[in-house]
Amino acid sequence: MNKPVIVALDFADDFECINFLNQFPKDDEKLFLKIGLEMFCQFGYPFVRNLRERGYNIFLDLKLHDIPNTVKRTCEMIAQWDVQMLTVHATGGSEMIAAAKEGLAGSSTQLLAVTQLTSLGQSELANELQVPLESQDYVTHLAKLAYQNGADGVISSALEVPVIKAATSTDFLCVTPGIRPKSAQVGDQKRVATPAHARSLGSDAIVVGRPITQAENGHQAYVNICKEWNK
Ligand SMILES: O=c1ccn([C@@H]2O[C@H](COP(=O)(O)O)[C@@H](O)[C@H]2O)c(=O)[nH]1
Repeated sequence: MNKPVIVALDFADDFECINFLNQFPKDDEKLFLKIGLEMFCQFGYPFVRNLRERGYNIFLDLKLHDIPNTVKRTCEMIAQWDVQMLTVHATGGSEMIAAAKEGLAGSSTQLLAVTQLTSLGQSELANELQVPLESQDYVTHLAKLAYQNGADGVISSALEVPVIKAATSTDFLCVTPGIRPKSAQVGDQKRVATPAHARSLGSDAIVVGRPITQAENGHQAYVNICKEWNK
Protein backbone atom coordinates (compact mmCIF):
# COMPACT_ATOMS: atom_id res chain seq x y z
CA MET A 1 0.00 0.00 0.00
CA ASN A 2 1.18 3.57 -0.71
CA LYS A 3 1.88 5.65 2.37
CA PRO A 4 -1.68 6.71 3.21
CA VAL A 5 -3.37 10.06 3.69
CA ILE A 6 -5.74 9.21 6.55
CA VAL A 7 -8.91 11.29 6.60
CA ALA A 8 -10.08 12.23 10.11
CA LEU A 9 -13.88 11.91 10.18
CA ASP A 10 -14.76 14.42 12.85
CA PHE A 11 -18.46 14.89 12.08
CA ALA A 12 -21.29 15.46 14.55
CA ASP A 13 -23.72 13.64 12.27
CA ASP A 14 -23.40 10.26 10.52
CA PHE A 15 -25.51 11.35 7.49
CA GLU A 16 -23.18 14.29 6.96
CA CYS A 17 -20.27 11.87 7.18
CA ILE A 18 -21.75 9.40 4.66
CA ASN A 19 -22.60 12.30 2.28
CA PHE A 20 -18.99 13.41 2.56
CA LEU A 21 -17.76 9.88 1.73
CA ASN A 22 -20.15 9.62 -1.21
CA GLN A 23 -18.20 12.43 -2.95
CA PHE A 24 -15.35 9.95 -3.41
CA PRO A 25 -15.47 7.78 -6.55
CA LYS A 26 -16.23 4.16 -5.72
CA ASP A 27 -13.21 2.94 -7.67
CA ASP A 28 -10.82 5.19 -5.71
CA GLU A 29 -7.98 3.37 -4.02
CA LYS A 30 -9.28 2.16 -0.63
CA LEU A 31 -9.70 5.20 1.62
CA PHE A 32 -8.11 5.18 5.06
CA LEU A 33 -10.46 6.78 7.58
CA LYS A 34 -9.87 7.84 11.16
CA ILE A 35 -12.76 7.47 13.59
CA GLY A 36 -12.09 9.47 16.72
CA LEU A 37 -13.84 10.09 19.99
CA GLU A 38 -16.49 12.43 18.59
CA MET A 39 -18.03 9.91 16.20
CA PHE A 40 -17.25 6.81 18.26
CA CYS A 41 -19.01 8.21 21.35
CA GLN A 42 -22.14 8.92 19.35
CA PHE A 43 -22.28 6.02 16.88
CA GLY A 44 -20.12 3.34 18.51
CA TYR A 45 -19.03 0.02 17.08
CA PRO A 46 -21.95 -0.34 14.57
CA PHE A 47 -20.56 2.71 12.75
CA VAL A 48 -17.06 1.19 12.68
CA ARG A 49 -18.49 -2.12 11.39
CA ASN A 50 -20.50 -0.33 8.71
CA LEU A 51 -17.41 1.45 7.36
CA ARG A 52 -15.35 -1.77 7.49
CA GLU A 53 -18.11 -3.57 5.56
CA ARG A 54 -17.92 -0.82 2.91
CA GLY A 55 -14.25 -1.72 2.51
CA TYR A 56 -12.59 1.27 4.17
CA ASN A 57 -9.42 0.93 6.22
CA ILE A 58 -10.05 2.15 9.74
CA PHE A 59 -7.79 3.91 12.20
CA LEU A 60 -9.70 3.84 15.49
CA ASP A 61 -8.33 6.81 17.41
CA LEU A 62 -9.67 6.15 20.91
CA LYS A 63 -6.48 7.24 22.71
CA LEU A 64 -6.98 4.73 25.52
CA HIS A 65 -5.44 5.79 28.83
CA ASP A 66 -6.28 3.70 31.90
CA ILE A 67 -4.82 1.03 34.17
CA PRO A 68 -3.21 -1.90 32.32
CA ASN A 69 -5.95 -4.43 33.10
CA THR A 70 -8.71 -2.17 31.79
CA VAL A 71 -6.78 -1.30 28.63
CA LYS A 72 -5.92 -4.95 27.98
CA ARG A 73 -9.56 -6.07 28.28
CA THR A 74 -10.70 -3.21 26.04
CA CYS A 75 -8.08 -4.14 23.44
CA GLU A 76 -9.19 -7.79 23.55
CA MET A 77 -12.63 -6.59 22.47
CA ILE A 78 -11.31 -4.23 19.79
CA ALA A 79 -9.08 -7.04 18.47
CA GLN A 80 -12.26 -8.66 17.09
CA TRP A 81 -13.22 -5.58 15.08
CA ASP A 82 -10.64 -5.99 12.31
CA VAL A 83 -9.52 -2.34 12.36
CA GLN A 84 -6.11 -1.44 10.99
CA MET A 85 -4.88 0.91 13.75
CA LEU A 86 -5.72 1.76 17.36
CA THR A 87 -4.28 4.43 19.67
CA VAL A 88 -3.39 4.52 23.34
CA HIS A 89 -1.61 7.34 25.18
CA ALA A 90 2.09 6.60 25.71
CA THR A 91 1.84 8.46 29.03
CA GLY A 92 -0.17 5.49 30.33
CA GLY A 93 3.25 3.94 30.90
CA SER A 94 5.18 0.82 29.94
CA GLU A 95 2.85 -1.72 31.57
CA MET A 96 -0.20 -0.17 29.97
CA ILE A 97 1.36 -0.14 26.49
CA ALA A 98 2.45 -3.77 26.85
CA ALA A 99 -1.02 -4.71 28.12
CA ALA A 100 -2.63 -3.05 25.07
CA LYS A 101 -0.37 -5.05 22.78
CA GLU A 102 -1.24 -8.26 24.63
CA GLY A 103 -4.92 -7.46 24.29
CA LEU A 104 -4.52 -7.09 20.52
CA ALA A 105 -2.63 -10.40 20.17
CA GLY A 106 -3.90 -12.54 17.32
CA SER A 107 -5.31 -9.55 15.42
CA SER A 108 -3.62 -7.50 12.71
CA THR A 109 -4.49 -4.20 14.40
CA GLN A 110 -1.43 -1.98 14.72
CA LEU A 111 -0.93 -0.33 18.09
CA LEU A 112 0.09 3.33 17.98
CA ALA A 113 1.03 5.33 21.07
CA VAL A 114 0.21 9.03 21.20
CA THR A 115 3.25 11.03 22.34
CA GLN A 116 2.76 14.79 22.79
CA LEU A 117 -0.53 15.91 21.25
CA THR A 118 0.07 18.12 18.22
CA SER A 119 -2.16 20.75 19.84
CA LEU A 120 0.46 21.24 22.58
CA GLY A 121 3.45 23.47 21.94
CA GLN A 122 6.62 24.03 23.88
CA SER A 123 5.04 26.55 26.28
CA GLU A 124 2.11 24.25 27.20
CA LEU A 125 4.57 21.42 27.77
CA ALA A 126 6.64 23.56 30.15
CA ASN A 127 3.98 25.65 31.87
CA GLU A 128 0.88 23.46 31.96
CA LEU A 129 2.28 19.94 31.98
CA GLN A 130 5.45 20.98 33.85
CA VAL A 131 7.63 18.80 31.64
CA PRO A 132 11.14 20.30 31.70
CA LEU A 133 12.13 18.97 28.26
CA GLU A 134 12.16 20.19 24.68
CA SER A 135 9.25 18.67 22.71
CA GLN A 136 11.69 16.71 20.56
CA ASP A 137 13.23 15.09 23.64
CA TYR A 138 9.91 14.41 25.36
CA VAL A 139 8.42 12.88 22.22
CA THR A 140 11.54 10.78 21.66
CA HIS A 141 11.43 9.55 25.25
CA LEU A 142 7.78 8.48 24.89
CA ALA A 143 8.45 6.92 21.49
CA LYS A 144 11.26 4.81 22.96
CA LEU A 145 8.95 3.71 25.79
CA ALA A 146 6.33 2.70 23.21
CA TYR A 147 8.90 0.90 21.05
CA GLN A 148 10.38 -1.03 23.97
CA ASN A 149 6.93 -2.17 25.06
CA GLY A 150 5.64 -3.57 21.81
CA ALA A 151 3.84 -0.68 20.08
CA ASP A 152 4.00 -0.70 16.29
CA GLY A 153 4.45 3.03 16.11
CA VAL A 154 3.56 6.43 17.46
CA ILE A 155 1.49 9.51 16.82
CA SER A 156 3.62 12.63 16.81
CA SER A 157 3.99 15.76 14.76
CA ALA A 158 5.93 15.35 11.52
CA LEU A 159 8.62 17.59 13.00
CA GLU A 160 9.79 14.84 15.37
CA VAL A 161 9.86 11.95 12.88
CA PRO A 162 13.62 12.03 12.16
CA VAL A 163 14.56 11.89 15.87
CA ILE A 164 11.98 9.17 16.59
CA LYS A 165 13.24 6.96 13.76
CA ALA A 166 16.84 7.52 14.85
CA ALA A 167 16.01 6.55 18.46
CA THR A 168 13.88 3.50 17.58
CA SER A 169 13.89 1.92 14.12
CA THR A 170 13.18 3.04 10.56
CA ASP A 171 10.34 0.47 10.61
CA PHE A 172 8.70 2.01 13.67
CA LEU A 173 5.62 3.76 12.29
CA CYS A 174 5.30 7.52 12.59
CA VAL A 175 1.73 8.59 11.88
CA THR A 176 1.46 12.36 11.91
CA PRO A 177 -1.55 14.64 12.38
CA GLY A 178 -1.16 18.44 12.59
CA ILE A 179 -0.97 18.57 8.79
CA ARG A 180 -1.78 21.86 7.15
CA PRO A 181 -1.41 22.70 3.45
CA LYS A 182 0.13 26.19 3.06
CA SER A 183 -3.20 27.99 2.60
CA ALA A 184 -5.07 26.18 5.43
CA GLN A 185 -5.95 27.60 8.83
CA VAL A 186 -3.90 26.14 11.65
CA GLY A 187 -6.76 26.30 14.21
CA ASP A 188 -5.94 24.56 17.50
CA GLN A 189 -2.89 22.71 16.15
CA LYS A 190 0.53 23.93 17.32
CA ARG A 191 3.17 21.59 15.84
CA VAL A 192 2.24 21.57 12.17
CA ALA A 193 3.76 20.66 8.81
CA THR A 194 2.62 20.71 5.19
CA PRO A 195 2.06 17.34 3.46
CA ALA A 196 5.27 17.82 1.44
CA HIS A 197 7.30 18.67 4.53
CA ALA A 198 5.89 15.66 6.41
CA ARG A 199 6.90 13.43 3.50
CA SER A 200 10.42 14.85 3.42
CA LEU A 201 10.75 14.28 7.18
CA GLY A 202 9.85 10.59 6.78
CA SER A 203 6.24 10.35 8.06
CA ASP A 204 4.69 6.97 7.25
CA ALA A 205 1.16 8.35 7.08
CA ILE A 206 -0.45 11.74 7.54
CA VAL A 207 -3.77 12.40 9.26
CA VAL A 208 -5.82 15.26 7.85
CA GLY A 209 -9.22 16.38 9.11
CA ARG A 210 -10.62 19.88 8.68
CA PRO A 211 -8.55 20.89 5.61
CA ILE A 212 -10.47 18.09 3.82
CA THR A 213 -13.76 17.66 5.69
CA GLN A 214 -14.50 21.40 5.88
CA ALA A 215 -13.36 22.20 2.34
CA GLU A 216 -15.99 23.26 -0.18
CA ASN A 217 -14.99 20.27 -2.30
CA GLY A 218 -13.73 17.62 0.08
CA HIS A 219 -12.73 15.16 -2.61
CA GLN A 220 -10.72 17.79 -4.51
CA ALA A 221 -9.01 18.88 -1.27
CA TYR A 222 -8.11 15.21 -0.62
CA VAL A 223 -6.75 14.80 -4.18
CA ASN A 224 -4.63 17.96 -3.84
CA ILE A 225 -3.18 16.80 -0.51
CA CYS A 226 -2.45 13.32 -1.95
CA LYS A 227 -0.63 14.94 -4.89
CA GLU A 228 1.52 17.06 -2.59
CA TRP A 229 2.17 14.05 -0.30
CA ASN A 230 3.09 11.70 -3.14
CA LYS A 231 5.25 14.17 -5.11
O1 LIG B 1 -1.61 14.49 18.58
C1 LIG B 1 -2.68 14.33 17.95
C2 LIG B 1 -3.39 13.16 17.99
C3 LIG B 1 -4.54 13.04 17.26
N1 LIG B 1 -4.99 14.06 16.50
C4 LIG B 1 -6.24 13.85 15.72
O2 LIG B 1 -5.98 14.08 14.32
C5 LIG B 1 -7.05 14.80 13.73
C6 LIG B 1 -6.51 16.07 13.15
O3 LIG B 1 -7.57 16.84 12.64
P1 LIG B 1 -7.37 18.27 11.94
O4 LIG B 1 -8.77 18.73 11.68
O5 LIG B 1 -6.58 18.01 10.68
O6 LIG B 1 -6.64 19.16 12.90
C7 LIG B 1 -8.11 15.01 14.81
O7 LIG B 1 -9.09 14.01 14.64
C8 LIG B 1 -7.37 14.79 16.12
O8 LIG B 1 -8.19 14.17 17.09
C9 LIG B 1 -4.30 15.24 16.46
O9 LIG B 1 -4.70 16.21 15.79
N2 LIG B 1 -3.14 15.33 17.19
